[in-house]
Amino acid sequence: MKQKERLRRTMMFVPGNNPAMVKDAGIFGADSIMFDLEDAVSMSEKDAARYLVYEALQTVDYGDAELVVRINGLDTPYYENDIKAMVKAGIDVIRLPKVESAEMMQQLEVLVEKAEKSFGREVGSTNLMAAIESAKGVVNAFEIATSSKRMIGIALSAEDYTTDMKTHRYSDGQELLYARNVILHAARAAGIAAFDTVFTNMDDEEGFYRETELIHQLGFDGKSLVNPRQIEMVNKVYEPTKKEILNAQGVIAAIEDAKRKGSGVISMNGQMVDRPVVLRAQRVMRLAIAANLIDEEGNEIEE
Ligand SMILES: CC(=O)SCCNC(=O)CCNC(=O)[C@H](O)C(C)(C)COP(=O)(O)OP(=O)(O)OC[C@H]1O[C@@H](n2cnc3c(N)ncnc32)[C@H](O)[C@@H]1OP(=O)(O)O
Ligand SMILES: O=C([O-])CC(=O)C(=O)O
Ligand SMILES: [Mg+2]
Repeated sequence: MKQKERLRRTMMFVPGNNPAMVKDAGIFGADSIMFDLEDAVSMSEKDAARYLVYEALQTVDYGDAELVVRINGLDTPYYENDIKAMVKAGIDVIRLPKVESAEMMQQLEVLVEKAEKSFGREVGSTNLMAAIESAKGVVNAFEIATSSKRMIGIALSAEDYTTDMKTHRYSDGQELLYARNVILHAARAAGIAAFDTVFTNMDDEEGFYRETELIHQLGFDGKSLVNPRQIEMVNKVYEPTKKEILNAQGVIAAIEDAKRKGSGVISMNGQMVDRPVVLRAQRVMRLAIAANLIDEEGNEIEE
């Protein structure tokens, strides 16, 4: 069977020093669980958090979720121990915070490869991603996105970014428009995923929906989250609707019919259908299959 496309709509931060949250993080259905060793953990708890996450990775079953760790930055005394422990535990992805250049990712990659060799992990098995949290990071987004074959994505981190830009976050998100577009273009040009930033006001559901609809419209793969309640809201925005699935099936059937008749373009309900329309329809189908809405044959899956 063909491998399903990995969905990366929801990447949930879990404070690495909170045993209850670390233990239960798998029950909420996030596509990716991101254990945090960085800013959610105080200096005095850095070693305890690393140990807790290491133990959890050995003992807790997180199902199909992709397991990510946000390690401490390269300007701290913690990152080398973080890398060793997380590679030893077999983490899927290491997210480096506050990345400003390709060299920073390459410095990380050297240490990851060394750790893979010393702990008997397959070389290349640990994926990497970068969080972009400053003007310099945004300016260098494409070189960061293409810094290593291990890169699976880049993320905007708007709390630190707006601080660096001498502004703060507004409800309309105008202050993030440039960074979002640059990061998205860098990720798409590099063929990797683009993640939007956290939304931290848990009481503003309407604001959360507005932001998620915007980043979905722009083309982001998904979003970093801080709370399990946000997962369902993101999935609702990202899930292809029945109408979109039916339309995609119609497009694919129409173009196959056209091809049989020797043409690459056809009209469907007054709408021109050609290659880019077909590629988009195929993506809707892949997302619907990955989200278990339909099976490989295109039949609806009952809940
Ligand atoms: C700028 C940055 O760097 S952001 C990244 C770093 N920040 C973080 O990692 C913060 C992660 N999030 C949290 O700690 C919390 O969600 C808070 C502080 C934002 C809100 O906390 P609460 O108001 O207690 O959340 P809420 O009432 O919705 O919690 C409901 C349940 O979900 C659990 N939960 C909440 N957030 C998380 C999480 N991120 N991961 C796992 N479980 C969580 C709670 O433990 C609680 O479980 P329980 O019902 O068994 O007691
Ligand atoms: O990665 C994120 O969205 C959270 C974060 O560190 C920031 O916003 O500075
Ligand atoms: Mg940050």
